[in-house]
Amino acid sequence: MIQTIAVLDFGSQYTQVIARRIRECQVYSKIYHFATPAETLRADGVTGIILSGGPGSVFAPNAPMPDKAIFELGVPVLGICYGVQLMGRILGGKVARSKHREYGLGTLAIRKKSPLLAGLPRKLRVWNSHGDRLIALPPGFAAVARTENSEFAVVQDTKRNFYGIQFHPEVSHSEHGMDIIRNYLFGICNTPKNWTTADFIKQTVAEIRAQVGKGRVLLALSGGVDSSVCAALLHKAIGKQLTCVYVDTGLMRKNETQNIEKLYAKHFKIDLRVVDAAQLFLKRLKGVNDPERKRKIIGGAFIEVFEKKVRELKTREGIEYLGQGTIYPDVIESMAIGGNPAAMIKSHHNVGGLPERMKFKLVEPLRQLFKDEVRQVGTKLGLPKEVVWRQPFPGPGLGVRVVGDITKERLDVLREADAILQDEMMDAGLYYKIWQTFCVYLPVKSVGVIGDERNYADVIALRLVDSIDAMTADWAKIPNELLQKISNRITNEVRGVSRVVLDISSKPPATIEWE
Ligand SMILES: Nc1ncnc2c1ncn2[C@@H]1O[C@H](COP(=O)(O)OP(=O)(O)OP(=O)(O)O)[C@@H](O)[C@H]1O
Ligand SMILES: O=c1[nH]c(=O)c2[nH+]cn([C@@H]3O[C@H](COP(=O)(O)O)[C@@H](O)[C@H]3O)c2[nH]1
Ligand SMILES: NC(=O)CC[C@H](N)C(=O)O
Ligand SMILES: [Mg+2]
Repeated sequence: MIQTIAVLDFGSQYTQVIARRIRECQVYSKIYHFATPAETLRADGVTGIILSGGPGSVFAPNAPMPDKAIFELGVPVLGICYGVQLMGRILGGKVARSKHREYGLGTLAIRKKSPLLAGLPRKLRVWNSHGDRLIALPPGFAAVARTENSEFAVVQDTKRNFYGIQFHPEVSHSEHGMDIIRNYLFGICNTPKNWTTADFIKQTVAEIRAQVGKGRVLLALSGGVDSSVCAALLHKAIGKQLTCVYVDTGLMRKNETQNIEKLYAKHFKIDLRVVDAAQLFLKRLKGVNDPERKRKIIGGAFIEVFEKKVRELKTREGIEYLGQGTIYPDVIESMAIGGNPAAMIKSHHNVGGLPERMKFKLVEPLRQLFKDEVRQVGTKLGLPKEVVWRQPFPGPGLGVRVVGDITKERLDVLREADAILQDEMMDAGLYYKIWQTFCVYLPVKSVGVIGDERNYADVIALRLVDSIDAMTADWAKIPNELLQKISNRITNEVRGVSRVVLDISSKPPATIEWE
């Protein structure tokens, strides 16, 4: 049995972030449903419990509640935001709606010694997101630190080892947030370091084997980071039971399909089938301008291609599992905000939608990980740098990078321009340092002059962005000489371009892709 930190999930948008912070400390953790019986946690070898935040209000009639017996297990409990409000209320304190909601950065003033805050400066900038707050502490508790709006920003009962934090130590904007989590894990729970990338691989391989047995898995492989790491993991687990399908949508970059075939032949002994579906995709997209419609059509065409491939393979080989390189941000991004589809910004397409229609069982070993963690796993599995550190490339590909009508001619122009950009980024040693660098085709005619001749043609925009998780981004600053060289090469070498412009918008308010 492996010693585990349990994170009880009350629905916070940061529950997964808490889990990853614990993994960063090389400690094993597991996310549990908020109402998991205390007995289950005991049986699982839980040595510390964290109660996550959540959108609910502790005094709402159907507020999510934990099994109260978790406070009698004798293991330390840390409540974060909704978690501390819950703990306060259950153990005999009082919570109320506060007049001043506290959102964003605040200053934490530490007033009392606490093992949770050991080694920290007396003042910290911390990130808040709450409307309710504790107004009276339960018996046995003391206030340790306050913020502008909350007397009880950090509270503790050191006898019983119960701790509560009103702000969010798990988000990167909270100063020393990692130190607080480290203090909890090692100073309070006395957890051993028992979780590394190698452990993740070992356990995941075992889980895949247990799930799949002698079955066969079909993996949608784009050659991108996520699906490649997924392929390597699956291959390690089930070897010949894995078949990978790469779809050439006609919306891929220059030489992408050939490069991926070559790369895979060289580095992997994986059964890879390439499907050329360019005709189908381009036919469906003909005359379509609206970005969301493009995305829907591309998603639909993916499903069609897979269904066909599965029918072909199934009769002979009996595929029953679908593998996907889904990672955690995919899960979040494709969720409509607050369950309201109108609040969705754009529909990110993965092969999603497939499983339901195709009655497949899903294998998604990377579902809980963030991109940088996926890259660590890939590195540990021995994948080459050009796979692990590739820039992300969206499923809809150049389809969302040609603004307006998508035609073969426009795609070809974009492919040439984009190849020049990537070439120059590689040459300058910047390709792996910047989150994404790509070209966008703008169907805007402008006048140029080449060899004394009028050149009335379209525009290419350069989109270069720095980001950590694609949720927010800023335009990347690269040397002017390099910009000049890229611009020069594109206007000189690519027919059908009269002008190159630079996109200097951050996200928000812009998004990374143009459509
Ligand atoms: N052309 C394609 N052929 C087959 N599967 C694809 C294709 N494009 C996308 N997919 C599937 O959709 C999933 C999501 O795509 P996404 O671009 O987010 O991930 P990725 O391509 O694996 O990695 P990266 O984020 O580095 O591009 C992939 O993991 C893969 O399973
Ligand atoms: O797999 C994907 N399917 C999609 O439909 C999709 N749309 C955008 N992206 C990528 O997601 C990140 C954020 O992009 P946006 O700021 O444009 O929403 C950026 O990294 C984008 O490249 C996608 N990835
Ligand atoms: N982030 C949270 O956990 C918020 C808790 C609770 N919903 C509040 O508004 O106070
Ligand atoms: Mg991709």
